Amino acid sequence: MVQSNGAVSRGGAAGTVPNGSTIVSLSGVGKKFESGTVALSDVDLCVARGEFLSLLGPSGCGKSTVLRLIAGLDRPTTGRIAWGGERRPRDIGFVFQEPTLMPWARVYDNVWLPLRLKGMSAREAEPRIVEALESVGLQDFHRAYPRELSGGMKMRVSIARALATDPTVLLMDEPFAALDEITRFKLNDDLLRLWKERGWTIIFVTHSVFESVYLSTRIAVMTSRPGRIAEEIAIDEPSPRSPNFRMSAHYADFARATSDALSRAMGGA
Ligand SMILES: Nc1ncnc2c1ncn2[C@@H]1O[C@H](COP(=O)(O)OP(=O)(O)OP(=O)(O)O)[C@@H](O)[C@H]1O
Repeated sequence: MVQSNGAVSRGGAAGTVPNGSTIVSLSGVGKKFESGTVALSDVDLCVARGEFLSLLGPSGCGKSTVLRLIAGLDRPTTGRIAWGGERRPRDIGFVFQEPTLMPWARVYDNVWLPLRLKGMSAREAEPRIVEALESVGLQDFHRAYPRELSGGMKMRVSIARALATDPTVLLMDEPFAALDEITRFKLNDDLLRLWKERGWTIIFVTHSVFESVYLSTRIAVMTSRPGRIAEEIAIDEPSPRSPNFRMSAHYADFARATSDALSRAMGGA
C-alpha cells in the first residue's frame, strides 16, 4: 500500500525487497528461549544490499534478538535465515549499545582487536586502523585510554573498530541511545556519510521514531513481544540527508506515519 507521503506499508505476508538484490532474508523466524519466553514469532524480513534498514519497536519486542540471530550469535527455534551469497558473510560488523572497549588498552589497540583476532599483526593492520580512526575523527586520540574519552568519543572508537574490518553488513544495536542529543545528531550524520562512502548494508535497532526516519531507507516496525514485522515504511528521501531534513514538513510526515504504524503494531488505535 502506498500512502500519500510516499510511505509503503505491508501486511503480514513474506518480506518484500524494495530494490536491489537480497543480502539476507528471514522467513517465519521464531525464537523461544529456554526460560520459556517466546521473543519472536513468524518474523519475515528481507534486506537488500546497500540498504539502511531500521528495526523499530517497543522495549522487549525482540529487536536485539533479531540482530543476534542475523549475526549468528544465536539460532532461531523455527524458520530460516538465508543469505544472498548462500553463506553468512564472515565480515559482519556488530556495534553494541555500550561501546564495550577494553579499558586497559589504548584506542589504537581497541581498534586493532578484531584484526588481531583474524591474525593480523599491528604493522599489517596499521593502515586500516589509521583510516578507521580518521573516518571517525579520532586520529589524534590513538594513544588515549577509554577513560580519557567522552561517551560520544568512546562510541566513535566502537564504530571505528567495526569499520576497520570493512564489513559488508553492519549490525547496530541502539548504538546512540545513551548519548546526549547533540552528540547523537552528529554521529547520525557521520554514520550516514560512512554508509554512503563504504556501501555498507546497515541493520540498525532503535526505539526512536525520529532517529529511524532520519537515518533509514526503510523502517521495519515490530509488534510487542512476541515480535514480528507488522509494517514496513520506505523513507524515500534522497541522500545525502542534511540537518535541514529534520526541520522539513516531509520529515514530519514520515515521523507521523511511522509513529502511527508503531501505535498500530503495539495494539493501539
Ligand atoms: N538469553 C535470553 N534468555 C531468556 N530471555 C531472553 C534472552 N534474551 C532476551 N530475552 C527476552 O526476549 C525478549 C526480547 O528481548 P530483546 O532484547 O531481543 O528485546 P529488545 O526489543 O531488543 O528490547 P530493548 O529495546 O529493551 O533492548 C525479552 O522479553 C527478553 O527478556
